[in-house]
Amino acid sequence: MALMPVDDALAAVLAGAHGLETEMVALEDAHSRVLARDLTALRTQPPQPMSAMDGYAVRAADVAAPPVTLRVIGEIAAGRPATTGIAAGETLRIFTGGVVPDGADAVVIQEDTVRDGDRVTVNEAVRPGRHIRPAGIDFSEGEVLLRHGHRLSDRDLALAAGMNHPALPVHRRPRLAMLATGDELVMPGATPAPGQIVYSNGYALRALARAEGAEVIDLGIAADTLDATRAAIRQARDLDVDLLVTTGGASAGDHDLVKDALEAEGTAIAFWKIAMRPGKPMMHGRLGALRVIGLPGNPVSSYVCAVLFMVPLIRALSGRSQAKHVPEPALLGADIGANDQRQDYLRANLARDGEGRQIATPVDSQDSSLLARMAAAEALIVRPPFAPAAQAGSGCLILKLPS
Ligand SMILES: Nc1nc2c(c(=O)[nH]1)N[C@H]1C(S)=C(S)[C@@H](COP(=O)(O)OP(=O)(O)OC[C@H]3O[C@@H](n4cnc5c(N)ncnc54)[C@H](O)[C@@H]3O)O[C@H]1N2
Ligand code: MOO
Repeated sequence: MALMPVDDALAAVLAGAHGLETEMVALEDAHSRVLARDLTALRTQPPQPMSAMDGYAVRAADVAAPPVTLRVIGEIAAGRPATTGIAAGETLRIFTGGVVPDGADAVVIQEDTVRDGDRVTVNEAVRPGRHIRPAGIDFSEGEVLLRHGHRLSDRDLALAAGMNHPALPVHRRPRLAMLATGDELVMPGATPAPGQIVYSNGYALRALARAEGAEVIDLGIAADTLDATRAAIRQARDLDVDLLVTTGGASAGDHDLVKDALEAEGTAIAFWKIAMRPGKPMMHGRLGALRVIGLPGNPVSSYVCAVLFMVPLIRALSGRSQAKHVPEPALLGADIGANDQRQDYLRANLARDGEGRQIATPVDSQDSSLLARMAAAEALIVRPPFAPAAQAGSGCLILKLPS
């Protein structure tokens, strides 16, 4: 099979991937969930004109030539509107959040007044509208303020509450099973025998998937046999998850069994091998309704492929309107050589130059096994196939990595 261009591979991974079923969740539990419908304000905010300050509700015309003494005819606290309005020469004591009474068109702050019993002397003029928040200045009933496909931020929850929604319609979280392969892997904390290494990939991948909103089930490490790999794939299928992500066993060696095992279980492989570095041996397919992403085993390759393919797929299944990454412009911090036929994703550090422009400098080694360089990197510089050599200071595109 020929190497597939990255964009074609992403299109294959995202084909038919849409937001999963809609469920209602309490507002308290809706952070980071994705709205399944447009959200309309159920009320107008503020519902009536309200005072922005503690002071006196006045007719601006009455206090145009201060000092002016007015008669205080009552008091308005937040939540307790006045039963009467004010006439010429009158005022109502008002507090922040109090409903502005009929007849008043401004609020004088208390610092500009002197109170004496039921009289108050106003020492500063105010223009009409001063310190009054008009009804609907925030939003009006019927207004769509949050859109379908939007991932809810902390501020969005406050807005939805203000719109008077106690619960929100969101897409179900994608369910993802993760399977590692490799007889050489031992768990962190164990003492590796000669030739063994510590399992690391899954920790980054599961955290990444969860941060994007997936529910993750860890299927552990399958032994490097066809039977064990097939059994683990069946387990994922029977768990009724939306997505199976495997790591390792993706390339061409005698112990790389993932593709054979997937096919033996009936998976239709959409592609195997992409024109990218790192991550060439990545594969993708479908086992019935189950989507499968087969990541390479090298830690950097698995992570970069997960960022580029697993993340957009989780976003699409979560119903997010923006599933694909949008690269940002930056300037190169070092000279880089010409690229070959594989789209390159160089691990890079970010800095700002004196004019505030973003500078991306590749880390000193791009080997796809290097965990320390990957952890230190803040972005990927995207180098298209056959890009010519480029000098420090020239433009490039980057994808920021999660912090
Ligand atoms: N003849 C060829 N050899 C290789 C090719 C090729 O095209 N032809 N591709 C190379 C590329 S590129 C990559 S990337 C790797 C991918 O290999 P696999 O997906 O088969 O992965 P493994 O062989 O299982 O492991 C590679 C490497 O990564 C370590 N590993 C695996 N899983 C984990 C884990 N969960 N945590 C930490 N480290 C892990 C594993 O021990 C190996 O060192 O293939 C090249 N070879
Ligand atoms: O693609 Mo592999 O990821 O070059 O090491």
